[in-house]
Parts: sequence; C-alpha cells; structure tokens
Amino acid sequence: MYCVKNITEDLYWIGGSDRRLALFENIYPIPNGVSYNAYVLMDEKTVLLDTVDSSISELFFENLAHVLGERNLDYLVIDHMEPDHCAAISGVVFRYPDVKLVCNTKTAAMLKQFYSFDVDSRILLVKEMDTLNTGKHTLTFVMAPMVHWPETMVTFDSVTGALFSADAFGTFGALSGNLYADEMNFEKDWLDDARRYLTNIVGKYGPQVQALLKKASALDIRMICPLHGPVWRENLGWFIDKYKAWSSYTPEDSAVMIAYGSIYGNTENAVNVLASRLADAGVKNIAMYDVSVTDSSYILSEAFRCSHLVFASSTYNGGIFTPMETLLLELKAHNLQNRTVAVIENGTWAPAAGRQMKEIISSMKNMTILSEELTIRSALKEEQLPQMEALVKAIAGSM
Ligand SMILES: Cc1cc2nc3c(=O)[nH]c(=O)nc-3n(C[C@H](O)[C@H](O)[C@H](O)COP(=O)(O)O)c2cc1C
Repeated sequence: MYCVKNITEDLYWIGGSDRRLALFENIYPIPNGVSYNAYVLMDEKTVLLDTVDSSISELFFENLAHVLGERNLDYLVIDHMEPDHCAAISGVVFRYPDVKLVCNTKTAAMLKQFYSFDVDSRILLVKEMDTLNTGKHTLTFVMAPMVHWPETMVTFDSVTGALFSADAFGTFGALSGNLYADEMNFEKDWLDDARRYLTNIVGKYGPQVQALLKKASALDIRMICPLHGPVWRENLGWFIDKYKAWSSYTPEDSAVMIAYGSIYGNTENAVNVLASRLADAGVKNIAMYDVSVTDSSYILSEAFRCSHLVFASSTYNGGIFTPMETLLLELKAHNLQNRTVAVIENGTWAPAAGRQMKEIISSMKNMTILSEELTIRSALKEEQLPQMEALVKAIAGSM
C-alpha cells in the first residue's frame, strides 16, 4: 500500500527506505539503512521532484499514483542524475508520457546516456536562477556542480521556503515513520551517519559545497528537503553550521582520534598506553579505531570531526600496514586538511612505516606533523616512556 506524508498544504513526500542494502554505492556500510526521498507538488501544475532507487520503485509509483489521483504529471524536476535518484525516470516517462523533464544541459546529456526514450521532445532546459511558475508556487533553479555530480542542481520554492537540496543535507539512515529532523534526536541518533555520508561522499568537494552554501545564504530557506534522510523545518542553522565545518575542513571538536594498524597487537598495546596517558593528561572523549576492523568510512568521518589525529602502524613488507595505507590515501583523496598529526611506527627489523606515513600526510594541505614521534622495535619498552610522555605532552599541549 502507498505510504506518503503531507508536508505542507500541497507538498508531499513520496519516498521510502531500504534496510536490506549492505553497501551504499557498493562501498559504504549502512547498518542503519538509507532513505530515498522524492517529493510531489500538487499545484495548478503537478510537479515531481526527483525519483528514487530501483529497490523501492514499486512503492514510489504507488505513492505517486495515489498523490496524483486523477491528475496527470506535468513536470519532473531532475536535480541529480545519480542512479539512486534517477532509476525510476524511465518508468515515470512510460506512465506519464506527456511529462516535461525540467533539467540543465548536463543532466540532459546524462539522460541520453542512461536511457533510450525520446529525451529531446520532453526536455525543458533550465539554467542558473531560471524560474518555473506552477500556479501558486514559483520554483527557482540553482546550480550546484559537484555536490556531488557535475549536473547537480537544487530547487527553491519561494512560497514555502523549501529547498530541494539534492544530496546536500542528506544522510544515511532509514526513516522510521518520523519524517522531520525535529521529531528525532538527530544529534544523538543521526549526526554520525550524516557526517559519514557527507564527508565520504562529498568530502572531496568542500569548495563546491561552500559555493552552494554561499548561494543558499541569499535565499529565505525555511525548510530543507534532501534526497536522503529527514526533512528539516526547525533549527536549520545548526545543521548548516555542521556543513560549513565539514566543507571547510574545520575540525568540529577539539578531540583526539587514534587509528592504529597492528598485526600481532604490539602497536595496539602502544596506543593503549598512549591513550591512557592522554586521559591522565586531561584529554577527554578519545576515539580509537583498529584500521583492520573498522570500515575506513567511519574513521574518515572521525578524522573530519577531530582536531588531532594519531596514526600508528606496523611496518609491513617494507611499507605501511596495508589497511593503514588505504586509510591515509582515502583521507588524502578526500582532501582532509588542517589537522595536527602524530605518527607512531613499529618494525621488527627495518621500521619504515613512519617515514612513509609522513610522506602521505605531508602531501596533504596544512597538516601539522608533530616532531615528537615514536619508533617501536617489536614491542614498547619501559625505557621509551619518556618519549611517550613527550608525545602526550605535545598532543595535549596543542589542543
Ligand atoms: C608479513 C609481515 C611483514 C613484515 N614486514 C616487516 C618489515 O618490512 N620491516 C619490519 O621492520 N618489520 C616487519 N614486520 C614486522 C611487523 O612490523 C611486526 O608485526 C611489528 O614489529 C610488531 O608489531 P605488531 O604486533 O603491532 O604487529 C612484518 C611482519 C609481518 C607479519
């Protein structure tokens, strides 16, 4: 049966959630599931804003038919062509062949790449700040290239103040009846997933997110309707501030995150000693991750959150322990910047991980690598405790 939500007098949410998918984009674990949002505006003209992933398309079409009732579909606004949102477009065209596809030139080209139906006869091309009057509502189109594909745009309804924000302001996590962020304990139950979503998926494109935030600041936004996760109608500034921090690579918290790669546990022992002494020095809320155990998307998200990062790795065949190397390359690929970093290496006959970790970290922008470092030969020894204390002092002292 259909499952829709009435947002304002004539605006409806017609999305759905998937709790079965293990890996979003076939790479990110989503133990809390994910929602795919689409919206319908029942004005003098009827407007569908984006579609959904194929996994929930049956429900989506039932929802769409229910909201439209006897009416035809006049417009489909395509804000984003990624298949988790565009998968149902051909089904929409098949069911409502007179529909006009409202999109920009880049989207039109992608439509032809993904689909074989007659695109040209249905296209209504829009560019930056073009408007579409649908009766009571006027939609304004704002280009948001690389947030997170080149064709991405967002759509603003000046009557309700609703920003249909495409992937921006989205989050992992299935919806459980409540559609609005103010109906949930977002900070406790959703913020980590929202950070992991943004930093992993769009983290590389911080300047482009900043450009969108600048454009958005000129609009009287009263509601944010993203393509994933809850709708925002209260406390928008709080969430926008999170986006400002993440997209400018500004640490959210003055906090230490320790990521370690250890084959037999000796490097792990060393970071446990470090963490314990950091706590003695007054450092609170220390986060620690084993790079072999925790998926790198979680650690990357934590690296965006924390001001201070410690990387500790065994040497592995003359290099960095592979999962640690993968993590560091991921952090670099996502443009992480502006962090204070400490490095610990371990090696039984020729320690080399430290130098190689520092090579990667120093190729990232504005990373301060502490000169206090530690080389362990197989296992941490008591005579190295002064060195450890110096490292603790350097980390705690720079917070
Ligand atoms: C397959 C393998 C390759 C290794 N390669 C090196 C190496 O190239 N240089 C070195 O100094 N130690 C090497 N080690 C030793 C590790 O660095 C060793 O596990 C570490 O010193 C002890 O720390 P851990 O208990 O945290 O793994 C290697 C160990 C393994 C299992």
